[in-house]
Amino acid sequence: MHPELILRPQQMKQADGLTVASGIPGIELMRRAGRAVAEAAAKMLMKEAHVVIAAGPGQNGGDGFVVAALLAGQGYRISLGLLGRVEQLSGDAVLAARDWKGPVVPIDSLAFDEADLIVDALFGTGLARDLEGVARIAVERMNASGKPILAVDLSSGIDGDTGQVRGVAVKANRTITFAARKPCHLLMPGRAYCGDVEIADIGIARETLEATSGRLFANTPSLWLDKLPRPELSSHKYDRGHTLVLSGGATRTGAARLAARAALRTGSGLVTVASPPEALGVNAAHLTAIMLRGCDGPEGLHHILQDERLNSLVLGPALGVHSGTRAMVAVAAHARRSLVLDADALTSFEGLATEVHQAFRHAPTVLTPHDGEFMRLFKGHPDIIDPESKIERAHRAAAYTGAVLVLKGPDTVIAAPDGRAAINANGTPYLGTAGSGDTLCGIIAGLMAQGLPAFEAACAGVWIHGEAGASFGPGLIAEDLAELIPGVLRKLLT
Ligand SMILES: NC(=O)C1=CN([C@@H]2O[C@H](COP(=O)(O)OP(=O)(O)OC[C@H]3O[C@@H](n4cnc5c(N)ncnc54)[C@H](O)[C@@H]3O)[C@@H](O)[C@H]2O)[C@@H](O)CC1
Ligand SMILES: [K+]
Repeated sequence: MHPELILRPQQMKQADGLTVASGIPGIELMRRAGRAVAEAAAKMLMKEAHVVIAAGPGQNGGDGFVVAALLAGQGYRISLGLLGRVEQLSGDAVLAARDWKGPVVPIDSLAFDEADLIVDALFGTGLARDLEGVARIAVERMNASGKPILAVDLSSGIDGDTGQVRGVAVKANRTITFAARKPCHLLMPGRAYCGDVEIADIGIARETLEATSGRLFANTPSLWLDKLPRPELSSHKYDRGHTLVLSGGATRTGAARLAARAALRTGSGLVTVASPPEALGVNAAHLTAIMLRGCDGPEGLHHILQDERLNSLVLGPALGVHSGTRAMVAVAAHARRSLVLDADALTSFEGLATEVHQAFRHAPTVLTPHDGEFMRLFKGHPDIIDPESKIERAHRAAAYTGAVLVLKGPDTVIAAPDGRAAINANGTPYLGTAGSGDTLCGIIAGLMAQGLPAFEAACAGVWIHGEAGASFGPGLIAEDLAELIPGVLRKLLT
């Protein structure tokens, strides 16, 4: 099973170029692209329906002309409006425009409210600036019409690389993209603007896509399923790792137990909560299968980690924002175990990112900040926090720290220091609930305890967490999540 490749706009352009160089003419690729869109449109339409096509000045507009000619040939009523003039078209769009025998009207004279379907072929991967003037008005009129919209390649106005809105963007119901999804189909808000996305094969070879993709993937099970632990008949709990979760003080113990239970449900053979002495009582009152040990600060942690069998750690949830937490992180990093750092373990380094520069390169480490934690941690590092692309931000942070970055959100990005990255899209807004992140830490640590490498554990963890949340829906609380993990694992493993 191939993992699903994602191509950034520049990479797609390169893949198109290589394909043309290999002997398939550009106009042939454009005709195939247009045919795929026309087929999708026909499935959405009654006979003799009215299709209004908004064509842009570049090759995305060229695709629009192909769609117009094909649908007209099938008896649909077509109105085609162009942004700019036919004489200004260039490249393959010139050839595509010649195939269209009907009238070309200025885009501002199109009656979008009279359409049964709007085809948005204004801009694709070549969008270079914010939409203004006539283009902006056209998009606003399309959106205001309330008619179904089918986008060619991506919603016009969305930046293909970052998924950000450039001024204004088409709210498409459906998008047909070519050869591979682009980041904007998974990153927010682009994902919401593109609607349901379908990938059409236009004959660009898998090898060409692999050679140009820069190892960016959609986070689907094909990326990590073969590495997911499957216990052997002869294996016992000691073969399945031992996760240690650090607990906060007496009134802040729940987060650690959520993480611990998730690690156990994910298959970690043993799980121990390491608790400050004053919180031992409250932790003991709530733990059964999970073990408990006293742990007094960084020295206590150092002492516990003399036991080599503790191979995976979770540090951060409810530990407190202070130098003691930083010292614990230093002890954990020094111990070279698999490590998941979240919440207070990250925020304790606010403005002190230089202290974690390359700190995690010696052992599998996963950092799981949401945007706020990310900004705090890398405050004063514009090279890391400023790029518009979430993928780029995660990449740079991973390269800087030597850890795998899980930059959380509705479009979580997972990036490894070696350049691999994945975008997750199976989450649900219901996961935005207290303790949800603690559970995610536990799942990732539980997978690393069983031997999954950090990047695969982070990707699998994020996906399993998303799937568990989506399977429950409304009313989800963090306590439910660990109990939903077995159902997700069962589907993956059987
Ligand atoms: N061989 C290829 O490269 C193929 C390309 N295809 C299509 O080609 C598209 C990419 O084509 P292009 O690179 O020409 O890019 P686009 O068609 O997305 O847009 C570029 C054009 O829009 C103008 N433009 C950019 N931003 C603007 C703004 N804010 N306001 C007004 N004008 C703006 C540019 O000056 C240029 O004329 C893809 O999205 C896809 O639809 C497909 O036909 C498949 C094959
Ligand atoms: K488009």
